[in-house]
Amino acid sequence: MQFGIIGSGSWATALAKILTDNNNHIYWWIRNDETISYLQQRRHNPHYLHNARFDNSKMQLSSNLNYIIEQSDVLVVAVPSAYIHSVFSTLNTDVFGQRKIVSAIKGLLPGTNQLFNEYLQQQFNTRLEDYFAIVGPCHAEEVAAEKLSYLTFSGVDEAAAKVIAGHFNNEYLNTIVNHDIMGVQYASVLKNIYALGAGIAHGLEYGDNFLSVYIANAASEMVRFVRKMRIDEDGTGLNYAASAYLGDLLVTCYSLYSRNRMFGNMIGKGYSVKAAQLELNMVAEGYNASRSIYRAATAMNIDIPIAATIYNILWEHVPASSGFEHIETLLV
Ligand SMILES: NC(=O)C1=CN([C@@H]2O[C@H](COP(=O)(O)OP(=O)(O)OC[C@H]3O[C@@H](n4cnc5c(N)ncnc54)[C@H](O)[C@@H]3O)[C@@H](O)[C@H]2O)C=CC1
Ligand SMILES: O=C(CO)COP(=O)(O)O
Repeated sequence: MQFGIIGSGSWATALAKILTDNNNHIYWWIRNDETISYLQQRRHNPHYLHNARFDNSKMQLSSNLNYIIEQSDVLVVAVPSAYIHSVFSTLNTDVFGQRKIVSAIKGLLPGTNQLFNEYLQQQFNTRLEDYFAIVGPCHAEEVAAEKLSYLTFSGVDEAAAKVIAGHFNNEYLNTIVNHDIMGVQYASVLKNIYALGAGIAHGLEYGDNFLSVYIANAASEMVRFVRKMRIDEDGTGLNYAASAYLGDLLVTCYSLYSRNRMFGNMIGKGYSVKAAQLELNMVAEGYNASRSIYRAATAMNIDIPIAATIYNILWEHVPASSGFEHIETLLV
């Protein structure tokens, strides 16, 4: 099975490390030729995860996306959702053929509010059976440090998900398989919004007691939304306390590595959205997601008052303190 990786941010770099540590040869699409030369000469990404070292014999790097796709049976896409359209829009509609596509994206495409599989189906006529998502509580920095982590590989074709997951499994990475492809992706999008809110609460100097109540309520709201967005069964048999759902919400709300939490913390401390974006200099998917999810929930009449309040703080100029005074009244 020949893997291609698309993207060169922190998550793409961590996934490239896992695959090459496991002796897979990878074809890796990196946008910038200077980054490619640096990685080839110095054997680490100049911008992210400096401690992740790479063996040149296990990878071929190129800024030619068509070439990387042609060489690969399985494409792992780890580009932030805001850049998906600019990266993929020039490709021919039949470029993916029957290749398997694994999304590592935890966001919705801004503008269309689509999950990546919906975008691929619309633009490239790909099949849901060939699509998988990597989800679960996993910060790239901890993968680079080889701290034990758990990733869930989700796909309607569970057998194929298992085969792909097998290439990632190793002594610091345990893999789990799941078939709830829409549910896990929406949970991954929502947890970023709630983590951004947890950061706001922290910036406003709420304490751990409040935070635990906030996260417990956010978890219920997340599950309510995910259940409504299902396309197949009602999800009754699914374990929403599993790591792909609750686990990822917890790590993103609590971890000091979380960019969403960092972004929210700055908002809580009084930074404007622009200032927080400049200061962070990395992607906090929860910002755009708050608007996309707010719109989707409004259109579908789904009540998600915590996420809606975070949207109001970020996009509608509601002061963070009044937004959280409102959230206080919602919690049980
Ligand atoms: N970092 C992490 O620990 C994890 C990230 N994810 C998800 O992975 C996805 C990728 O995020 P990260 O790697 O963390 O992002 P990052 O903030 O580490 O890197 C940003 C990436 O975007 C690229 N970029 C910047 N401007 C661009 C443009 N105009 N066109 C195309 N690319 C551009 C940069 O070159 C860089 O590769 C996100 O959806 C994120 O939610 C999922 C799990 C863990
Ligand atoms: O998805 C993640 C952890 O599972 C990464 O979260 P952040 O984007 O907030 O850093």
